[in-house]
Amino acid sequence: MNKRLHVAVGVIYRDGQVFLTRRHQHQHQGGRWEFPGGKVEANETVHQALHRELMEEVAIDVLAMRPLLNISHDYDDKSVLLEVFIVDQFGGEPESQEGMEQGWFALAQLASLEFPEANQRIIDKLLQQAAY
Ligand SMILES: Nc1nc2c([nH]c(=O)n2[C@H]2C[C@H](O)[C@@H](COP(=O)(O)OP(=O)(O)OP(=O)(O)O)O2)c(=O)[nH]1
Ligand SMILES: [Mg+2]
Repeated sequence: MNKRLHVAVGVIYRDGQVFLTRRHQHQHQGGRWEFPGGKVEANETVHQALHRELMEEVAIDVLAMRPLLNISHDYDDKSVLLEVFIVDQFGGEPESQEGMEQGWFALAQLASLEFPEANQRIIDKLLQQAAY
């Protein structure tokens, strides 16, 4: 197995909704919905990576992030460590810079969308938190 990929993931949150993009077919886990984010590069922290990725992918300026959870997951073809943050303060309006399908979804809608397997724990945690 290759080295575990370290990935910074942002749950962009506003008024009970989260912003999602749909991975391009040719990508790993193609066609599935995702929380924007990407690989942490060798010379940066996970915070720097999230800030950079959300600017590159959806053109927002992250003003605050707080940790939600970390997920270590082994796909058949790849192993990932997702560090997931809630981003509820940001500048600008998210808009895919990579021509992906995108949208704001209420938490209750998430159960009906197709995500990468590793994401189930993110969804569970968001729903748990919303219950309080
Ligand atoms: N961004 C993101 N990646 C996820 C999620 N769930 C999940 O399993 N992944 C996996 C899929 C990929 O193998 C990896 C993230 O890769 P990525 O394709 O976003 O990385 P990147 O933005 O740096 O893209 P690139 O350099 O390959 O174009 O993490 C998720 O919710 N969001
Ligand atoms: Mg990405």
